[in-house]
Amino acid sequence: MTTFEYRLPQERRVVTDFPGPRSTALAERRTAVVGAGVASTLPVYVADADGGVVVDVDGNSLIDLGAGIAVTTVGASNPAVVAAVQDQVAHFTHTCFMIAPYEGYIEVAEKLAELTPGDHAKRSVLFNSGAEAVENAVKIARHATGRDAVVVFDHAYHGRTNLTMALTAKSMPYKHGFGPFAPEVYRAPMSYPFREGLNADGSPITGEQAAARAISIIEKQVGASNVAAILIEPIQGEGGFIVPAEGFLPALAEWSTANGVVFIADEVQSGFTRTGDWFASEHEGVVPDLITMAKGIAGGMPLAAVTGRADLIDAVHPGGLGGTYGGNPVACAAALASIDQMKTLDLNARAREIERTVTSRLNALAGEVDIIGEIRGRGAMLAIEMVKGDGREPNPDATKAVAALALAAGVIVLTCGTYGNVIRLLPPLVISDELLDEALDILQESIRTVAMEN
Ligand SMILES: Cc1ncc(COP(=O)(O)O)c(CNCCCC(=O)O)c1O
Repeated sequence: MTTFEYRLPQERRVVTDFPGPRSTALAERRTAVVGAGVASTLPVYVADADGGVVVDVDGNSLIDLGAGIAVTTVGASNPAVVAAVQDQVAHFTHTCFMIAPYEGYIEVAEKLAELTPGDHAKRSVLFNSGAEAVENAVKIARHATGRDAVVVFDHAYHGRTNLTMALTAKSMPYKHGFGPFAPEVYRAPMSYPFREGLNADGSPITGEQAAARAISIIEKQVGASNVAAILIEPIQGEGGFIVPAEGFLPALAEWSTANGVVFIADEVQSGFTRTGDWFASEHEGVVPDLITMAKGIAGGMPLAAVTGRADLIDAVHPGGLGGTYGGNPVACAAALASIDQMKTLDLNARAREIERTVTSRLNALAGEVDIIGEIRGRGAMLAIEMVKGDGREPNPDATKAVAALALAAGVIVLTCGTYGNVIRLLPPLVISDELLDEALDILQESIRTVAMEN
């Protein structure tokens, strides 16, 4: 039993319709001044957040199973993070590390060298968003190898900039209408066990077989000597919380090393205790050449990073990497406090506790209803793939309906997936056991209700 301290009451409290009157008024103001292209999942506007709850402007207290898309791992107002931010911001908000550097940036880089997989010499460069980190990891790989091609995978998500859109798989809403996209990006098949076929003897396609399939395509259609980097999420996020079969990632990493290809793990969503390890790559002992990070790194403050082999990163000429805000001092202070909280609270162990609680309850539910195709994921990065018909056909309507019922009952549930049919669970790791259990009660009832209507 894990206990945490909270500032707000950790309770589900529904006092108005969704949206309530104040949220409705804010929505009207928003329409007049905010671009319609920025969509929001929730119809409510936030007034406060702490631990496992988000409180809206009408006084509703919602249980948060989204953590702002895997960001507020330590909570949205963790007192240690708040104190660190207040102290730093009172000294200086910004000097630009490329102009007037400061210790906080170095301290974050020291932590990343310590925490990321591998005991080799490492370097880090800090940025502001996951997409910016991915862009720069590709820059570093291309610069170090002198090659152009980047290999990514089906169902991948890497960002919304021009290059990261090219790297991302799903067209709508991320890419549609925004082309032309950056060249020299090639897509290989992913290991997606739930949707893989079977071998002729009926046995499942192994991770090694899936890797051999991808490698064959890379070698035939791109040419190993033309590939600067393989870029992959160890657990795919927006594409549907796809956990590749054991052996897939190690085989790709080994091939990359054998062919002078930079192996980049995009851990923006899976990093920083989210999956029960500091980084998801650790699960199979994979040591990436470069790792991209963001989201959970800094308790909600915008910070991202590329960490990896010193020989690759230091090959870039001085001034070749940077940006005005990269490694902002306030964000660095938040990151140091957030990482310290992850250690102090042993959030890797907490993530594994959450996995045990959630998967035991959802696997039992899967036996009751016919709209759950698979429960998967690791730590507190868990997913329910929703199906219909033959038990494989994606069921996006049921997915939306479950999330809507959960919200109406005061529980924030996010969805994802290439087919829009995946419910994902990303609670803050500081959520209490009681609140998590209550959220799971609501989620289970929502799924049962939708199953009866299907
Ligand atoms: C693996 C992985 N790499 C890169 C990114 C991009 O990170 P940014 O900080 O959103 O740029 C993500 C961001 N995922 C959430 C995107 C939400 C949305 O924009 O609709 C990711 O998950």
